Amino acid sequence: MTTEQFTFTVTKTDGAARTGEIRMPRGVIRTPAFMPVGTAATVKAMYPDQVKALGADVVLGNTYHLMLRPGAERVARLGGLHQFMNWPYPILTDSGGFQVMSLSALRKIDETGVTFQSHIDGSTHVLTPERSIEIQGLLGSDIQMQLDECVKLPCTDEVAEKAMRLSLRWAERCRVAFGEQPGKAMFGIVQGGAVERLRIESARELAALDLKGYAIGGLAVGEPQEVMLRMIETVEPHMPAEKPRYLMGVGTPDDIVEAVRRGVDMFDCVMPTRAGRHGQVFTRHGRMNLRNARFAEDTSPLDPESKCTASNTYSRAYLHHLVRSNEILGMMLLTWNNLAYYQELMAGLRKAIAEGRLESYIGEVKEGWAKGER
Ligand SMILES: CNc1nc2cc(C(=O)NN)ccc2[nH]1
Repeated sequence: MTTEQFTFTVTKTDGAARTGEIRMPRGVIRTPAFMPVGTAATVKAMYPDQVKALGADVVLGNTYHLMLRPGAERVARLGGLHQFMNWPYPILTDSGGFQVMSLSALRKIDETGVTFQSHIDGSTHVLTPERSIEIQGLLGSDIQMQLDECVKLPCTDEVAEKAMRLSLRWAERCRVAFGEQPGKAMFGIVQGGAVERLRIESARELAALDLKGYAIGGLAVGEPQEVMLRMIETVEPHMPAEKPRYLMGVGTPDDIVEAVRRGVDMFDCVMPTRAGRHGQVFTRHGRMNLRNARFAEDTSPLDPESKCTASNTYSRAYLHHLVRSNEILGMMLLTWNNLAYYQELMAGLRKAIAEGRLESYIGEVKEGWAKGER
């Protein structure tokens, strides 16, 4: 095992946008990358080899869910997450912090960590920076995220500042707890709400810790898109250009395109999978909700130009029927279509950047979405 087991190489740039490769023992992540969300050790309604076949190089696992059920120690006893869910490729796990704030009955947050009650059975749990890294290690995670405090927006500057500074102290504790794990990485998370000076301070303090990669957290939490984009523009110059940038929880195809333009390399979002389960589809011609009665006798496929069977074979009428009937196959086919489109978009972005024609590609995709949504 050489120490150089986790590398990131920027291969091409086009303005602030870049293509790159993260190389690690379990595989290569081509960036810009979209990570399908595999919350409870499954990308819902998908087979792992189907997810891989669409071009996903890495999936996300949620620490909060897995620590509660089946439990981190149990996953470790069963050989780790890769073996457990039959996904031998890279896995990024979040720290649990965001979901404690958004899902659990949060009991307390202090210097030590967060104390919360499980949304499943009400049992009390404590998540400290050290325990979060320990859990992610037990899961066998390849890219582990620091524990941080993610504030909801809008919030006062004071609230944002307090959470950002706590997150910086927790980043240091996570770095110590993570230690040296060749072939694995721990990413810091830039916080600071919608306050530019706080975002810059967070980015610069984290850069000094010389971590393997950096996330931009605390966005897509209710703020308008232009605020999110302004925060990305604010922090980007203060984030090491030679390290991956990961925008957490983002987003729609338009969010992703605008963030790639501004130098973001990695994304995760429940949008394509969750929306698919609720009848909403993403295509090159924009979004459609298959519950809508206008599709009841529409014999055309979702997208004949797509290579994905779910998109080019089944009629909208049939998909409408499945969705209205709440049939499992409806969730499967629409999830499949959505992830296929997201991965096709990422591949198109990577190709356009590599060929120095990102701006014209963005113009093309936006025109396609606009046409379809008329
Ligand atoms: C859907 N929006 C959204 N924002 C997120 C922010 C974080 C974060 O800051 N974690 N530390 C995680 C997941 C998110 N999902």
